[in-house]
Amino acid sequence: MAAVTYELKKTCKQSGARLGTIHTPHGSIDTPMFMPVGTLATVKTLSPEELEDMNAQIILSNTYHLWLRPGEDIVQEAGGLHSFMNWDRPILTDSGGFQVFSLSDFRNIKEEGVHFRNHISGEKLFLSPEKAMQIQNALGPDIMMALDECPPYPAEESYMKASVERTSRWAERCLEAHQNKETQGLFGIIQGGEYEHLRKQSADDLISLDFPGYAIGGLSVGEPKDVMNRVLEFTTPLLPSHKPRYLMGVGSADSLIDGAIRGVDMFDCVLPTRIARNGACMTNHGRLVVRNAAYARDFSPIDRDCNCHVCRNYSRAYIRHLIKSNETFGFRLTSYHNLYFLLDLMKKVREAIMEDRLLDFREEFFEQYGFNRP
Ligand SMILES: CN(C)CCSCc1cc(N)cc2c(=O)[nH]c(N)nc12
Repeated sequence: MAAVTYELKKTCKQSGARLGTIHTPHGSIDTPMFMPVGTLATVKTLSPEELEDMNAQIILSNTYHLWLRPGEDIVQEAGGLHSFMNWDRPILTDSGGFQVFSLSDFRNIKEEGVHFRNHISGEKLFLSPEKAMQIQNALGPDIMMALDECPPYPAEESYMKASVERTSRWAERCLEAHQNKETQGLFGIIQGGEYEHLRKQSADDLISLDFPGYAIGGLSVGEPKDVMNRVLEFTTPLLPSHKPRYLMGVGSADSLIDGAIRGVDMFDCVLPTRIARNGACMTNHGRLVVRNAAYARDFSPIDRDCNCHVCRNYSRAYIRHLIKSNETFGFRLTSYHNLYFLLDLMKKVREAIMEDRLLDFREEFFEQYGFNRP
């Protein structure tokens, strides 16, 4: 019995969107859905109980960071990530490749793997497909990601082709190194940049390896949104409709809706908690920078159309005061609200797909949020 399976429930008549359920050893997940990011085994400033209260179905953590600190051996001795962080719902871990390319100031990519420098201690390290699988097997997430190279944007076509072919060979080595097939599912990651024929080559290579799910990598790396949407338009149809599709690193409200319309089922991004720590909030009427002086005497909620615990109990003036005073509780309130906002948005997206009106929902939301404003 495969550890991770997908049940396609409905395809939207208005678009490429679909409703489904991903079944994992730690529970089922209704899609399309957003995954809060808990890089160091915590979704920054929030407790597992608060994440459950806001109906977070699954959270994401990170192989690279946990390998360096505290070390996958300590997490394994704790009984795995679920026990270590007291989260009993599904967990997905990224493979670490992206962080090596984005965090390490020295890296040398070879066929056998990536040589790089630990961004904390400076010591030289080596990450291979086999090592990435050994770490993820020790951490124990329900869904693991194959080790890939996420090339910088833009990248020469010749470089991208060689990178795609190496990522496909690495994916095969990850499959061969996969130990706990009954308790952990392994997803492949499609690369290829904005080159349609390379996306097809990457998809064909990985589909032939029959992963239980597929991620679209190499996006949300600085490209314009119309480039991301164009790449999605020709990439998601290449992927099997009976398996989940995960768009990595994407989390603004407009991108989530546009990704769902193009057939994406899973999203993750640090955006909601990262901007929260800068005192910025996502609302149904656009972004609100609550630390601004304009809100010093504004006793209304962050978002009058939000039903979250924060919007029902705290004012902009109070939250602004906490943020300006660098009070941790202020960051907790903005983080809670932003994650609730995106999780609630995905619930509205699922409802709109059920009613075959996702494109209408997009127009209404974009108008209210101000995305259409020139
Ligand atoms: C914020 N993080 C916790 C998420 C991890 S980084 C996720 C992530 C983001 C983006 N944009 C692209 C890629 C990609 O192409 N490959 C991999 N492995 N991860 C990626």
